Amino acid sequence: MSERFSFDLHARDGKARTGVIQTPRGAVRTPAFMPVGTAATVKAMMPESVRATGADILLGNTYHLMLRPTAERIDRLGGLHKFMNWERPILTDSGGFQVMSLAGLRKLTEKGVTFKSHIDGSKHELTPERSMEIQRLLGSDIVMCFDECPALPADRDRIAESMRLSMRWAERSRAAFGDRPGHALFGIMQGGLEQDLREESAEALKAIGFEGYAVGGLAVGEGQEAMFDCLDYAPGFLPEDKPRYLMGVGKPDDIVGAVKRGIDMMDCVLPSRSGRTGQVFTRHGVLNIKNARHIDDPRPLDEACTCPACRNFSRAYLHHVFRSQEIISSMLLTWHNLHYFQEIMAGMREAIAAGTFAAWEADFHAGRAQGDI
Ligand SMILES: CNc1nc2cc3nc(NC)[nH]c3cc2c(=O)[nH]1
Repeated sequence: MSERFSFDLHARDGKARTGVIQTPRGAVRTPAFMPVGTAATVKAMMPESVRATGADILLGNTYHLMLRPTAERIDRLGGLHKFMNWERPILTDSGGFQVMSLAGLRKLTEKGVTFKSHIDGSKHELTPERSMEIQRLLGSDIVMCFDECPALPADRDRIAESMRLSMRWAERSRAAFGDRPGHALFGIMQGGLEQDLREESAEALKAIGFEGYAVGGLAVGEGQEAMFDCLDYAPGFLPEDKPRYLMGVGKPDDIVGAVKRGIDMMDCVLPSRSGRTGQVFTRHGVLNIKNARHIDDPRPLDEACTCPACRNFSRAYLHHVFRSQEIISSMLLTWHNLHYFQEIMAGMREAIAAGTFAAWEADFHAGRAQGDI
């Protein structure tokens, strides 16, 4: 265990990179996928099960935890790691994105955002300073700047104005974060789909200086093609020697395309949330277990998968427990999806290290082209 936060790049293959982020709570192998643990739990998963899927780090949500049970209560109980029994690294988001998508009655000013809780309607305020305090109370290892993520489509002036606000908030986040060895503060690049605004944002963030840099403002409805067009240039504006984190991504082919374009970290609710709705990701594509065609199928979800769902249960059984709304359905499908997402990450780390990423990517896409899985 290191006492400091550091990022070591081990290999590159084209723009793709593989390396390790060292933190006092453990190492994070990159490219890394972060399961989302919104309310201090990765839904339907025990912490040791999350680890068993291959996750080195998980994500916590400031918005949810500040409302319930509150950051102060988690701090009094020893911090988020102890509270949720996950002693490895945790990255917490800064709350702004979820305020804009979940809270009621929001007011945005230069100072920050005031809003009403979606839980009980109580009034709250988030500012860069308050977000840093909340994330410190939670004890997270990687803290995100407080930013504003504009909803797309938005006109260029709105995007520019929002990005420049986020850069002023990044300055305030840095100042409020203070000197915390072993902890990292990541800046968040904004600028929509405008290349010059993305470059202006990156320059502003580099002038402030962060331990890592996120590409924000994407996966907000722009579609994969527009996202990839932006990722063809945006990561390159960021420092080569620091982790690059693409927020909120994504489907398996989004993840592969992002790593191919120089992204090192990602998070997404997709594998866990879709597991609860019966959607299963496999190397041959996606299936939904609630479909009647699975009712008598004795095969596992994926013959080649080593997760508990695939080792011990048939599609027929998984169809049955999903239809019966049994709790084990969410447990098994979430575990399988998270396991598969981590398999993709492990495969890419190995391929980049071996210089065979192009072949790995071709095989990844070929495997998914099959029809009825
Ligand atoms: C915490 N700040 C912050 N979070 C985000 C979360 C996202 N989640 C998605 N798609 C699911 N896009 C995102 C963008 C941002 C973003 O620009 N900023």
